[in-house]
Amino acid sequence: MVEQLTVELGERSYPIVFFGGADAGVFVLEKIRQTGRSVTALADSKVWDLHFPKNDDLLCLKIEGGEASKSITCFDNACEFLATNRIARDGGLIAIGGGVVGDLAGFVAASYLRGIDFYQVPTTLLAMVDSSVGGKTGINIKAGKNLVGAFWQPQVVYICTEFLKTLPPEEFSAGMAEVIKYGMLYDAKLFDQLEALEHDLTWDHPELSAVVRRCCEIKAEIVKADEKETASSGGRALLNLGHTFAHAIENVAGYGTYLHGEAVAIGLVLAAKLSVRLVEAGRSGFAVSDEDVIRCHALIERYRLPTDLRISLHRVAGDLAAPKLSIEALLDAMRRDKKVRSGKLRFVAMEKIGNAVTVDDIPEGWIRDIWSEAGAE
Ligand SMILES: NC(=O)c1ccc[n+]([C@@H]2O[C@H](COP(=O)([O-])OP(=O)(O)OC[C@H]3O[C@@H](n4cnc5c(N)ncnc54)[C@H](O)[C@@H]3O)[C@@H](O)[C@H]2O)c1
Ligand SMILES: O=C(O)C(=O)C[C@@H](O)[C@H](O)[C@H](O)COP(=O)(O)O
Ligand SMILES: [Zn+2]
Repeated sequence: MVEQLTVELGERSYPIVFFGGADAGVFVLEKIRQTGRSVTALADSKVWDLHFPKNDDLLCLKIEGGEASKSITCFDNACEFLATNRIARDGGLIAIGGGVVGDLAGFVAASYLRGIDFYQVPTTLLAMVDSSVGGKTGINIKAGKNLVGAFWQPQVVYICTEFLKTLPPEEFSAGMAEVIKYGMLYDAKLFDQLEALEHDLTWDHPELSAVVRRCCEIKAEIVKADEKETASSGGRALLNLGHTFAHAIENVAGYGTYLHGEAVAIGLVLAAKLSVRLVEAGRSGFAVSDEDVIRCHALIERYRLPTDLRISLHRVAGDLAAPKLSIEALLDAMRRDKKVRSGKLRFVAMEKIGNAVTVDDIPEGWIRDIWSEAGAE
């Protein structure tokens, strides 16, 4: 079974190919080789060992999954690897793994020889529904998440949910945070559908493929309208719902302390609370109720994701407490967010479930209160 969806971006348009069946690794390499191009891979080492044939002679640099690999050191190693192996401008780079390898490989592809073609083969739920689509690539620096990178669209995205069979449950949950995000910011029907499921989504749930596809459709629609996030309001920045909070958490707690999806889960709850404050302040258009916040909270909790900073991470066994984060440090990290304009923080808030907007004029006191309620000190 092979289905396709196009990300419409003029001459940078590309297909997202959805395919099923076992041996996803073999299928995808075969498909890319059929293009006749010489290809090299940057692959998550775990995924390579689990899903790709041992005897394949594809030139491949293996990278550890996890946030620490979205670094200047890994970027440097990957560029040296391509140069040492004399990869030329007509060579293609395949990113095989989760969002970490995808973001890193995409940035390497955008930079090496001033740009070579690349292919996305996402193997986490998060990468399938979000990071492999839309062309945001990059790495983290000490000062902030994703502060260095480029917009560089892939040639093709190959999605097979069969890869998810081996994904640890906490990583599946992390991907669900971005799935829930789409419901909250764009698609109330998707949100209702997720709430109404009798059984939680898992890699082999009969509705998973349709949900993944719907998320890709939403992302493709938003990216088509505002590829490089330059709209003066709304636009691609809406995909950042919860992320002004999430990126600050990731940066201040230390990259990898919270999974990106876990930080997004907390960020979504905080963004919902911010939306209620806008209603209470009488801002026109805002109609989110306490009941809506409870619904978002419940859906996030259902996937065993954290909803505030005090809640121990579900992947941490035992009773290791969540780290204490300082409000000043969090605010400082927020001030380096890429959405800042003329020194002012820009947030994404919900007018109602399924409809988000950008807001620029949020009193700092509100954000301090929200951090404090979430357990920051
Ligand atoms: N570019 C974008 O638009 C965009 C969107 C969302 C998130 N992101 C970025 O994505 C990153 C997070 O990506 P992620 O959550 O996929 O993390 P990840 O790439 O670190 O993968 C998570 C873990 O799962 C393992 N793994 C991957 N696939 C597996 C499989 N099929 N079976 C078993 N194990 C597997 C990895 O080794 C790793 O340990 C963050 O850096 C975030 O900023 C980017
Ligand atoms: O694709 C986008 O645009 C997003 O905002 C998707 C986010 O889920 C993702 O985490 C992205 O990497 C955040 O981008 P950034 O520009 O805020 O670093
Ligand atoms: Zn994200």
